[in-house]
Amino acid sequence: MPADIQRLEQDQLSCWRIRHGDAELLVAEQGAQVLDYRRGDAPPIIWLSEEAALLSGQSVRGGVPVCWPWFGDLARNPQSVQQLYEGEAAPAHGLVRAIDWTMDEPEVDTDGVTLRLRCPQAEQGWPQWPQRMGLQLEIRLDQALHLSLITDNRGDQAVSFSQALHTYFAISDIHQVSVEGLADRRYIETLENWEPRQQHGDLRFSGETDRVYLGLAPTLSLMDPAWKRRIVLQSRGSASAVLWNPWIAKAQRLSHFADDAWQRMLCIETANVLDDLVTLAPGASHTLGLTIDSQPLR
Ligand SMILES: O=P(O)(O)OC[C@H]1O[C@H](O)[C@H](O)[C@@H](O)[C@@H]1O
Repeated sequence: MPADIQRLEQDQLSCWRIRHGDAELLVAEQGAQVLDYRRGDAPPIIWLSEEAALLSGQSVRGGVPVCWPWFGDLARNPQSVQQLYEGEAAPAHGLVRAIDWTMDEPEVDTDGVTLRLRCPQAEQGWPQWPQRMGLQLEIRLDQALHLSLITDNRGDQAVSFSQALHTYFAISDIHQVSVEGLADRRYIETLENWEPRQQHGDLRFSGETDRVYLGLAPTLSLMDPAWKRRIVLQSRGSASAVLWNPWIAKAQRLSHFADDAWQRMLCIETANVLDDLVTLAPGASHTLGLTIDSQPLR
């Protein structure tokens, strides 16, 4: 199947648009951030904010930001992750989502296209985070979208980190969707003092949601009956996920986010967080993988 590959500038960002079969993918080199993914005439699978600004040095609201080498607020991370940062105020979601990555020449084969983005800064380390790590995101587009965030420890001491593929999904209506695969799992309710809780049944949404689910099996499904589809998320190297919707009040405070956009998006963030953190011995490697497959609901 032929592929159409274009490099283009979108506002301040260098991007790649890949068309293969009925799929279309847009990736920014900055942050190795997937910005758009859609198939055929169906609504987008990945959500990009209508108010997104594609600016250098700023994470884009939507798509799939890469959070690394910590997720969220560093102060909420395990001690072994916190102690590696030697700076003052730590930026939310780590160090790589708004810096330049470099992209290798795309590889096309009969079934799809593979993109490889590398983060050169991670190989040198930062003054505040002086580890030497290989970090790359491999993106494979075929009948589905496959993301693999590969970290290898090139230094001479063990390194602990947390991370996430912070995927924003496009949905018909937050009141109508549900997430399967979380029933009976434990989660941390970050909105109630980070209390541990247990999920009963599938997850539905009726207010602000910001939860860290732990001890997960690899498959979650985002059920969207109004759009007659199920988005199946298959993770690799991950047993945790963050489920996030800002709802009404937080939506008004978020940057690059329309006041009513909370109704049209849901983040399911495939992660290694809290007790699911990664510790790599010198020379060791870890892959956090996610396959996103949209299937028709009959
Ligand atoms: O605004 P950002 O830094 O991109 O973070 C957006 C969101 O990311 C995660 O989902 C966190 O769990 C949320 O608490 C946070 O609001």
